[in-house]
Amino acid sequence: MFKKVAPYMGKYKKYTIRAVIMMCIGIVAKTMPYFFLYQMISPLTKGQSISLGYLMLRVLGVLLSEIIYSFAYVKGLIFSHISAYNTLKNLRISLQGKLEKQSLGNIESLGTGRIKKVFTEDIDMIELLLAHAIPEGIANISIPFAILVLMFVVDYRLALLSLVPILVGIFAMGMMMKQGSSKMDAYYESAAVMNNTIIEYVNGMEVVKVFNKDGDSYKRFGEVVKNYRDFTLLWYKACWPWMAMYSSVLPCLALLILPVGSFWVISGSLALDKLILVLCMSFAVGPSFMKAMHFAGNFPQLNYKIAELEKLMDKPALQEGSAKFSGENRDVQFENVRFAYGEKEILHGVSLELTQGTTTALVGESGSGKSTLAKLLVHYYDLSEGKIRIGGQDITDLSLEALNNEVSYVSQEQFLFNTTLYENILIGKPEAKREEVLEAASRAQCDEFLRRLPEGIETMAGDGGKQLSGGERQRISLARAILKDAPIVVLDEATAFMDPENEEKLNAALDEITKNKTVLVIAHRLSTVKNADKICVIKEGSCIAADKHEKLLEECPEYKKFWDASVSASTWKIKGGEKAC
Ligand SMILES: Nc1ncnc2c1ncn2[C@@H]1O[C@H](COP(=O)(O)OP(=O)(O)OP(=O)(O)O)[C@@H](O)[C@H]1O
Repeated sequence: MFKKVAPYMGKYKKYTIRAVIMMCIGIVAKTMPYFFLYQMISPLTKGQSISLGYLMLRVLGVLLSEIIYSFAYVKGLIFSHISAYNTLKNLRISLQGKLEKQSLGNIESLGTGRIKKVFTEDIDMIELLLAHAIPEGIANISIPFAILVLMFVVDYRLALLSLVPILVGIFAMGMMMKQGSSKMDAYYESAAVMNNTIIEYVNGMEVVKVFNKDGDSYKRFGEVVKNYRDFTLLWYKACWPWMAMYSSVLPCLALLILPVGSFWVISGSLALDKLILVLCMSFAVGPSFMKAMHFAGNFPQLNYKIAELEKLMDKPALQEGSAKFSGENRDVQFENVRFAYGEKEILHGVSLELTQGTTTALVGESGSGKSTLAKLLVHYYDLSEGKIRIGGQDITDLSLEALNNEVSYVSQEQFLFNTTLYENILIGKPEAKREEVLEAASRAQCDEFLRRLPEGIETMAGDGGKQLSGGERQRISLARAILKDAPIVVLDEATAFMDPENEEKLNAALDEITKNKTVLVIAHRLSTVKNADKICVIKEGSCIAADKHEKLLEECPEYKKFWDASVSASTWKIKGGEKAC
């Protein structure tokens, strides 16, 4: 377990070693009062008198031991926590790095709740390992073990008696771990499902409110919460009897020593002071073992959480090269592209060429695979087969940074971070000057609504950009893309939220940012489709035709059908609008 975490400790490993040393000093100091106690009682059992000075010295020893213990324990905790929290920080940063390099498919399959749980709860649990279980566990096992050896030196029979509760305690702990482990998978799975469902429920709150509480999401929420309760109780029920057993037996090492030892003293086979010494030792050993066992009881949970963490860490990363862009131009080639979400193949060998400086539109029925094809150009996923090249260079040879510099992707629902709108636009080009950001906002037609906001461009976007309307969010994300000014632009229904007036303005802005760029656009609007340099008709994951509008109208019945349907839909919309007026 420690081995798996150790690589993330870096230079803080030495703090853990210091913590162990401090904790050992602390435990030795903690056991000393029992020896002083023995030294005070032992002469009395032999009828010897003791001086006040002798007594005071032992009392002072007890006080000093307590002070040393407190100091060493606190110092040990400081060292162990420095090491633990720095390791947690390193773990979280590495995990973030790994996630960034994974395909969206991997991330989606895990679910937001599960990922959040690993980032927070699961990694937090490692604090228990590094800050407590290792330093305190080692100290609480090794020092009592040394005292046990001393007991054997004093009287092996009493030492053997004291071993009985220890062995029973270890057996009970082992059983608790075994029984607990068999229920733990179900418990953790239910916790992960509950996390995912809670996040889904909160994200879908609007729907829940509109459709009352009869919706599937609300019912599922109730079910997963109940499941979590049931699996937790099952787990605890399996553990409780064994927990009770070791908790009651372990601290009572004197359980057998006292009656049997007293009998041996009465029968003359054991000196009274030896019994007192071993009794004092047993008081020092029991609580320490108990503490060590408590940490050991958490090991199955820790193992599980580390395994969850590893599952995320070990997910295969996207195929990513380290090359900079060195293509001859910004032509894009999709060559026999096949792609599947899980087992289901969505794209069945799509080949398509986008020429530098031209606009290519993807059209096709909903679910035909247009967005998926666009996302592959930004390398959200790895292909199952085929190649995507920019200027002749395979995108998997490029570093993600190099690819990001080449391609801007504007989807229908672009995520806004809960920071200022200015910062949200700045993501497009972090080194941009303020004037550039303002200009990009202006070109994306944001001026008018920014003027209305109390703090203008410095207004907070809200959680996921919820402070803004859909159209406003979209314009901010367009400003981001304008600022980025990448030579290849992917627009996924980028103007779906626009009202007619703004749509016109925005089209002008889009024309400007797409000028001289290689553009791949997924748009249902007739104007975009009609004016595109090339239109690719996607049907059930295959490109069945790619040409100009007029040519396709003549030669591709599928396109004609699509076009006619779009025309009649827009005519219907206009008529509907007239009626409404
Ligand atoms: N993340 C995903 N996981 C699994 N299946 C997905 C995922 N995203 C899309 N799909 C499936 O892939 C198919 C193609 O989806 P895609 O979004 O590419 O279609 P589209 O042509 O862009 O549709 P639309 O025009 O409605 O946006 C659909 O059947 C969809 O259900």
